[in-house]
Amino acid sequence: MGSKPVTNVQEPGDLDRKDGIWSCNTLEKAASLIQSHGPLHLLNYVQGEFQTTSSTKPPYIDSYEPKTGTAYAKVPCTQPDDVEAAIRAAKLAFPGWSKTPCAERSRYLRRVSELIQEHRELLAVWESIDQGKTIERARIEVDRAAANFSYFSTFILHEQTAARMVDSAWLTYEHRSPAGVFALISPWNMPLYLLTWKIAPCLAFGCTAVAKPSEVTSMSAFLLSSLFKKANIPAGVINIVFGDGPTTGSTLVASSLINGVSFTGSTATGINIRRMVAAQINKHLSLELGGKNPTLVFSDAMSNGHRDRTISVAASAAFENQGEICLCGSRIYVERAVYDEFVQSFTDYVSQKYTLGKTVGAVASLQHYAKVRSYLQLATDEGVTFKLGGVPDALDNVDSTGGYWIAPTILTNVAPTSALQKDEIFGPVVTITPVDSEEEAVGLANDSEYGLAAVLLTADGGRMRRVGEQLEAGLVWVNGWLVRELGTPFGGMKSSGVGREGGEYSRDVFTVVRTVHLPAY
Ligand SMILES: NC(=O)C1=CN([C@@H]2O[C@H](COP(=O)(O)OP(=O)(O)OC[C@H]3O[C@@H](n4cnc5c(N)ncnc54)[C@H](O)[C@@H]3O)[C@@H](O)[C@H]2O)C=CC1
Ligand SMILES: O=C(O)/C=C/C=C(\O)C(=O)O
Repeated sequence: MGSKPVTNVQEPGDLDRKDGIWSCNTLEKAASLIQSHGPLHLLNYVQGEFQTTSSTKPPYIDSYEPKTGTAYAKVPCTQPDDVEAAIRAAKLAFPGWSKTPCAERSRYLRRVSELIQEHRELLAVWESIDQGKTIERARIEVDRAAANFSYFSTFILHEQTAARMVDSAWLTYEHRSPAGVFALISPWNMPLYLLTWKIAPCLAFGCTAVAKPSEVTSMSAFLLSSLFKKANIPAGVINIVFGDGPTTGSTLVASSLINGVSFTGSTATGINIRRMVAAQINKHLSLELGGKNPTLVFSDAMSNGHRDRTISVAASAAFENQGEICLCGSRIYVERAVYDEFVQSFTDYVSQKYTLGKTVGAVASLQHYAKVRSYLQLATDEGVTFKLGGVPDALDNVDSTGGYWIAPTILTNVAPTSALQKDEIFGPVVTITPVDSEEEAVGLANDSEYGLAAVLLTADGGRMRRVGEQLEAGLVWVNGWLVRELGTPFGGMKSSGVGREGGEYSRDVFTVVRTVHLPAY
């Protein structure tokens, strides 16, 4: 396979061409394009135009298709000079965009939402190719990306401000203005959804941005930039640069022209970013980081009428998107009275419902495959019981692997102190541990450096609140998982992050507030 660029990829704003990426609305067509053309070259989107990087020979990062192990795209590793040019473009666009009336900004966002919906299948196809997720999962996330834009397009039309009186002599009110230029940095597990979860509120509240998707999964951001162009978003309001963390991401974060950073990714990188901006005291910082989330199963949740839901919720929390969602429940604690029954029913259900290549995709990268595999090797070394799954083959040749496939894996007899119970594995791996009391369940659930999410499975109404309110997690679901209302605060406790996003919480991230005091005369 050669490496010549696909012609129309150099003109990605041209959505009408019949023979390029924009006509690939099935997995088969996309596979055939990759086969016939070789690696697709992505381009940055800066100042409303697609640009190659300024260096004559830009360094590229190979991007692999996880289901086949094929290097299928070349992602520019944007160098500091080009990152700074993108930041300047966003800075230049800020005065105009921040003063654009809400109704007009709302219309732009609404148009982007419509365009995402119009290209639903195509975006889902490339997201599935790029990330390894199933096409069904990709469709859900494309719909949710469209919803991010439609939600914030209407949110800004219904804003209210708080006003108070002081001794009948003074009227005070809160006045908000856009905070400036933002760095929006997203990870590789839900690429389009998580990037739009940042871009939509950022633009809605009048800020401009330079966004950087993960170098592992850049394709949907590239396609999205064409939709921004088609929606006529003014030049410079949203810029997308590609590249890695150390070169591209850190230049973006550290720039003194950047007024705020919204980041989703690992806790290690979140700590790094916090360090980088420590001296820039006014920089807004929103960090949504890792999780090692507990699922608690009580005996009453296994009674007739509840059992099926309990099993299916625990399973989707563990294995949706191959376990590559920061909210996944990867530690299950089960009341001892129903432990054997739960383990058996859960294992049967997962082995029937979660089939590799059908309902379970490939993990996102060779590097991530190696990481998840190392934990499964550790499980073997520790003498843990594999109820399902095993240690997959070691892969060392990226171009001849046939893909990064890890079967759903269920582990029992895992010590509470094991790294399997402590570390964010971020793959299709779950541990199940018996508990003897509600108190022990809560204690083990909270025995984690993370505090992002928790699932509580019970039929006891009193326990729902009693336990739910003790769990050290930013999001607690009772008898469900991943129910999302975009106005609710989203974010984690402990090492799972700083700040909350969603609705008015996103408004706090992207605006500055002043209190104005008016005399009564
Ligand atoms: N949402 C979550 O909870 C996620 C958790 N992870 C966890 O992190 C582990 C490592 O995955 P990575 O891809 O290495 O995550 P990462 O946190 O390094 O990458 C996330 C994003 O941050 C960028 N980045 C990395 N270093 C940066 C820096 N110094 N400055 C600015 N941006 C930077 C990356 O280019 C990417 O866009 C995974 O195995 C998983 O356990 C990874 C992705 C998402
Ligand atoms: O909002 C959701 O449904 C999912 C969010 C997931 C993340 O933030 C993540 O995996 O990082």
